[in-house]
Amino acid sequence: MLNKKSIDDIQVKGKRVLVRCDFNVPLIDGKITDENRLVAALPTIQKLITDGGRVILCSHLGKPKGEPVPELSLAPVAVRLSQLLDKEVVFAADKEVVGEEAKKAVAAMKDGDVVLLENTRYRAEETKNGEAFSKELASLCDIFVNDAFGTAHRAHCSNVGVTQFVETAVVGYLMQKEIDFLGNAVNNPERPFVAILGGAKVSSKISVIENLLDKVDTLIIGGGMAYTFAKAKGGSVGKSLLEEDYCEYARNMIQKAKEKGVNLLLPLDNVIADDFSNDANRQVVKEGEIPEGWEGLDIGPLTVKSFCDAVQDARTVVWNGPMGCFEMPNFAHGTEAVAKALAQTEATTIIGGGDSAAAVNQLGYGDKMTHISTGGGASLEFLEGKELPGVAAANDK
Ligand SMILES: Nc1ncnc2c1ncn2[C@@H]1O[C@H](COP(=O)(O)OP(=O)(O)O)[C@@H](O)[C@H]1O
Ligand SMILES: O=C(OP(=O)(O)O)[C@H](O)COP(=O)(O)O
Repeated sequence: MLNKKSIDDIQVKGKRVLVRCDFNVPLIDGKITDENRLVAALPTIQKLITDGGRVILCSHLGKPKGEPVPELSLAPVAVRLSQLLDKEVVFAADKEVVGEEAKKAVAAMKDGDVVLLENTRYRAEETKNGEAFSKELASLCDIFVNDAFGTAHRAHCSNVGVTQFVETAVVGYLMQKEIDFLGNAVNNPERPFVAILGGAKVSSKISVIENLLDKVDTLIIGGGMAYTFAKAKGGSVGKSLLEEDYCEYARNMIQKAKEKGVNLLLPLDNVIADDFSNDANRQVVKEGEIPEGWEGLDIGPLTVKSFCDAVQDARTVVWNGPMGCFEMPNFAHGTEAVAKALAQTEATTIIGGGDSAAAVNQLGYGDKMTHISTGGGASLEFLEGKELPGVAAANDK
């Protein structure tokens, strides 16, 4: 059980409550393509409304790098949240995030009202956990609630720094549920325990591998993660996603897997394209044989079979990161095949990550999974036993 105070341990009536959510949702042309993270945040928000709190929501969206990037505004999230809550969510469209417009919106709040601040990463200090912005956020509230499990592995102003300047800092229901579920599922997992890694955030996730090798029976690596391994094995990867600096690490992990008797499965073949586009020319080539000017955008048929066979008899599967660029139909087959294979197993299946959850939901397998975590990197770091800064910063029970 999580040994942190939660919203059940505090009184919020008449209080300004700043709630850090993870509304980092996939957007295409300003449209939210998966609202798993919005829906997951509702229980906490509804509880605070019912208890008469003045609910000030904040989140990041994408990586605007300290600039007010219009395409990464949280405006569409405010509209959708109003619909989901069936209640007006006032959007403080303030490029300073906590500028005059935001302060005015908060000052006008009555008990049970909801305001959403603009993308916290419009401010450069956010990702640096700077004191000034942390203090600005804290100045808006009497109580801080962290319900952003998906961002809990980050130490930023809006989930860690802010707690230095607010006496009461507790966790919300989503944070509690994720930690309790993931903790139970992997502290003593039914075996065989299989982990599947993919996606595009290679550098921030590849370091998880070492710790997972101490926990799993099989580790499957696909998606953008795999090309660093192919290169490390001396293969050619063309212009595929690659973290050259991690090739040595990848070689060490291949060796470590052998020493630990972990079954490490890497792609045998890839669907490659001559352009990052659904209409690009494409072909299937063996692993490590990607010509210059081409890039791997999905796992190939031999790999699909290898990966799906490997999950057949699993009893616990954790999956973070799509197997390919599933947003493009011509490169969605690998992700779809793995999602279908998981849906057909008897295993405890845990899907982690914004895009992984989106892929599984869009492919229609969402309700077949045991748990769809709202955190990719966060669930991986939790699974490898790391303390999540966003959780550690909350008040102990
Ligand atoms: N081979 C690949 N090349 C480039 N991008 C890829 C590849 N495979 C998957 N991706 C991209 O990975 C992204 C998701 O990665 P990530 O954010 O790590 O997943 P999650 O949000 O589930 O943690 C998707 O947008 C997908 O298009
Ligand atoms: O989407 C997220 O992480 P994930 O892709 O690992 O699930 C979180 O919202 C954190 O976002 P970040 O990786 O831009 O810090």
